[in-house]
Amino acid sequence: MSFSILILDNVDPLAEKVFEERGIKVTRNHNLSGEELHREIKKYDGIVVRSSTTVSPEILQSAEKLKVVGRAGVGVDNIDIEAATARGVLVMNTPDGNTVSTAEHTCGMILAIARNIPQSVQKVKSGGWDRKKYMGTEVHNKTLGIIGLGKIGGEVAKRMKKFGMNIKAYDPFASVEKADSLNVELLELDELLGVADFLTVHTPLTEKTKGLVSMDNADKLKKGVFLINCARGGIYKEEDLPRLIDEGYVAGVAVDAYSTEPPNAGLYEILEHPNIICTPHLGASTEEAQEKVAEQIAYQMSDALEQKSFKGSLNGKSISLTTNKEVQPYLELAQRLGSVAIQLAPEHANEFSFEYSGACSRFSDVLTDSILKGILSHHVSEAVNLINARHYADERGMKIKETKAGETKTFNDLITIRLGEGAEYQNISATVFGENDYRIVEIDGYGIELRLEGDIVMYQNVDKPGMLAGVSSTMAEQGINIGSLSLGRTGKGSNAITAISVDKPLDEEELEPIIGIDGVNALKYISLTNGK
Ligand SMILES: NC(=O)C1=CN([C@@H]2O[C@H](COP(=O)(O)OP(=O)(O)OC[C@H]3O[C@@H](n4cnc5c(N)ncnc54)[C@H](O)[C@@H]3O)[C@@H](O)[C@H]2O)C=CC1
Ligand SMILES: O=C(O)C(=O)COP(=O)(O)O
Repeated sequence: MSFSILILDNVDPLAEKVFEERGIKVTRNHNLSGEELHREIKKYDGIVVRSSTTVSPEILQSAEKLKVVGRAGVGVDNIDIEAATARGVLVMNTPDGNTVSTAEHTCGMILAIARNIPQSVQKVKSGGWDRKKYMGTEVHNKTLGIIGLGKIGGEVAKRMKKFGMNIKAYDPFASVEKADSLNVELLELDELLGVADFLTVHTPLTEKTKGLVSMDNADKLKKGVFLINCARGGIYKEEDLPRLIDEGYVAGVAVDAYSTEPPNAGLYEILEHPNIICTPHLGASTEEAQEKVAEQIAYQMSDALEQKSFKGSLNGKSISLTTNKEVQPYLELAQRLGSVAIQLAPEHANEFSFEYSGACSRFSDVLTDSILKGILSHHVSEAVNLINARHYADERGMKIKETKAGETKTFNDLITIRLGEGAEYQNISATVFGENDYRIVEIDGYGIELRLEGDIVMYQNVDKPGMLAGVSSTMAEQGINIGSLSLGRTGKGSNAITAISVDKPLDEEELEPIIGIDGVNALKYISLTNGK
């Protein structure tokens, strides 16, 4: 069967070469408008993009023959993976082809902002000369704070260490082994903000990383810090950057990625600030990185079209499983339980055991993928799915133990996640009633019955009169409505676990008074509304 591919954006010609060698017909068109793309996409089995083309649900609607979308790069925020999955279209990326280039660009930006290089170049080129104004600062002996110690963050750490910087990082999901091997100290976010002379971000843009630094937490920053963003626009709140500088919190900002690309008029105005330096999303723009990602994506897409391998695919297995009615409820149960487990686990937890009892143990392999998907979706840049979950778990050095138990006495099926000794909650079991009623049924030997959905507050308490009244009145005072609650205890007057589902997401300020109630311990807030 012969396939046809459309290459969009400025993808290196090596991609064409590989496709043609594989007997695949290639058309290249850099600058298609949205409307033209709507018309054109119908003709192709595959498209290759970088970050400039948005592969929206509407575009996918008109893609009658499309089988695969290839991203020659890492971030797939311009591709609607859910819509692609729903249409049975495979999405693949090249996770490490541009890591080194982006790390090098980041290091360049750190040095450029420390020494005012872009501003002083501009001055001299326009016929000026001012050595006093462009006095800089050494990076040697300064602290570099890295938020997101993944592939790029790790490479930046190695390089800036050689410049004599002390490297510290915040990444709740990085293993201590990885940090140790890079000679990087892991800190809490606020601790890092308080010590970093230079702060660089290397995370995806998620609900948790959006606006990670803004006027709201400016007083937590070490005065005169330099901010660098070569990841995604919006991790530092763009609108606040000029004020952060003008009020003395921040000395300068270096930016490569923007919330809107190219920037809109408001954003261009912000970038005019003399202490902000900027490049037009150039992190991955080197010959080497572009050759690597073009070649990798062309091989991967050719293999996928020929059904040989699905390396780099972000949604493949889930497509085939969406049609299997028997596995479906367990997959959802496993994913939700994984999401709960990671929210109950201590930071840097890296060892988990999964136990399957009853009928669901037949599907333990794919259920482990699904639990991992629930766990990893909170932390990983690329979209995690059933195909790539284990790959990411391995990459992060996660230790997974999987056991199958026989029948259970009380439930037809049971999935238990064990978080191990150090955790405040160690064993969490869940089952599915009917087709889609997912429930936690036991925590640490306490019988609990709680729907796995929405927003949940869980705590341990002394079993004495008035505890629940104290918590519910504190919630009521803050306008927090209780949807349902479940109390688990082993006997009268013993310790108890209380799980309360509330009608809206809660923030730290709302949780604080509940944590302060005498007798409430180990309070955890679990949200299954995002990234479940
Ligand atoms: N400027 C450019 O041209 C390029 C930008 N990028 C962007 O750089 C970013 C990082 O890419 P990689 O290092 O390849 O990804 P990665 O997945 O290897 O690393 C991301 C790291 O962020 C951590 N993380 C996730 N949520 C976090 C949070 N809330 N707080 C702290 N850490 C958190 C993860 O645990 C992980 O270690 C991505 O957003 C990617 O799209 C990537 C390539 C080129
Ligand atoms: O790979 C990524 O995530 C990037 O941000 C690089 O984007 P680009 O391919 O240069 O448009």
